[in-house]
Amino acid sequence: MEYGAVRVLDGVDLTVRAGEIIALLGPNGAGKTTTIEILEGFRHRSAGRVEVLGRDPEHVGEAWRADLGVVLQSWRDHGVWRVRELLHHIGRHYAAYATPERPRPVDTDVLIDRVGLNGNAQKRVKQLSGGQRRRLDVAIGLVGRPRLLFLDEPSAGLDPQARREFHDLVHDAVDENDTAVLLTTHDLDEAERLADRILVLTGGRIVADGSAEELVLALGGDSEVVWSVDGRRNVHSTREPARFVADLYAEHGDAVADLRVGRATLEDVYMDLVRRHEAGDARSAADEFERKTR
Ligand SMILES: Nc1ncnc2c1ncn2[C@@H]1O[C@H](COP(=O)(O)OP(=O)(O)OP(=O)(O)O)[C@@H](O)[C@H]1O
Repeated sequence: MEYGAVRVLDGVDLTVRAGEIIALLGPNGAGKTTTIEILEGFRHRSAGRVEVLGRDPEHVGEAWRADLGVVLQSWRDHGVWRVRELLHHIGRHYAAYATPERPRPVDTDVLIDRVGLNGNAQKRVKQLSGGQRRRLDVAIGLVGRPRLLFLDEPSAGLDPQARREFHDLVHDAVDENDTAVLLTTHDLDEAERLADRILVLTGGRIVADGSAEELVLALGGDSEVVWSVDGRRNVHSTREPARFVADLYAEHGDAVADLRVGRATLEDVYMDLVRRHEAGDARSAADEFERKTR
């Protein structure tokens, strides 16, 4: 993908399966929104092959679009509509695409309840707080019971409780409808909790692809084991902390005290990948990841 002479995406290669939750991470300007917009059919790509639900998003019709749920980063339309009225109105559009396996739309009141907008159903959209607005956005994304849900920074502005409820909501949608979810986020904790797979986009390509656990294991380096015996503190770095600790206990038994095993976090791994990209070393980071996970 190029904007004028600037190449933003260069060799992004990704496959998403039904029922999978994928988090797309990357620094500001990495091309996450651009990627999502291309997949949604909202943006012409400069080159490359894209297939979404079996179709090229540049050549699709309303039936294809009805299978998609979309939560954009921000939009300001519909301010004068009331919450319930707007959801009901948007939902009606999906009725024509209902099937026995996929009844459409989701009942307006059920949805309002599930996104926690009960007390605000009669409010006008422009009267909602930022977080309430975001809940409405998520409801709009779900009202058509999508097969594929795109969420661009969905939980930005949500309070911790709403964020947790939102995670449950996404998991429920996936469990009930086998919905595939592609979300962007800057919240690594959210990515770790929510996603089956995390993709790190930087330097125009995906430099890491795996579960949080796999990323940390492949790129996180050694774990650090700290313990003391007879009041003497020890530190040891190891790839296999569980085995090391087992050996430690086999040797010292109850004399082992103050044991702590520290491991790189997803944030450490992510920051390291991005730092390497900024130092012009993204390709080596990606190659290292591929080598270690092959
Ligand atoms: N319509 C456009 N015309 C020209 N350049 C654009 C356009 N849209 C985005 N860009 C540029 O493309 C790059 C990728 O932008 P994009 O919005 O996809 O990034 P992002 O990863 O979603 O960022 P953020 O985390 O800040 O939301 C940025 O350098 C941006 O300035």
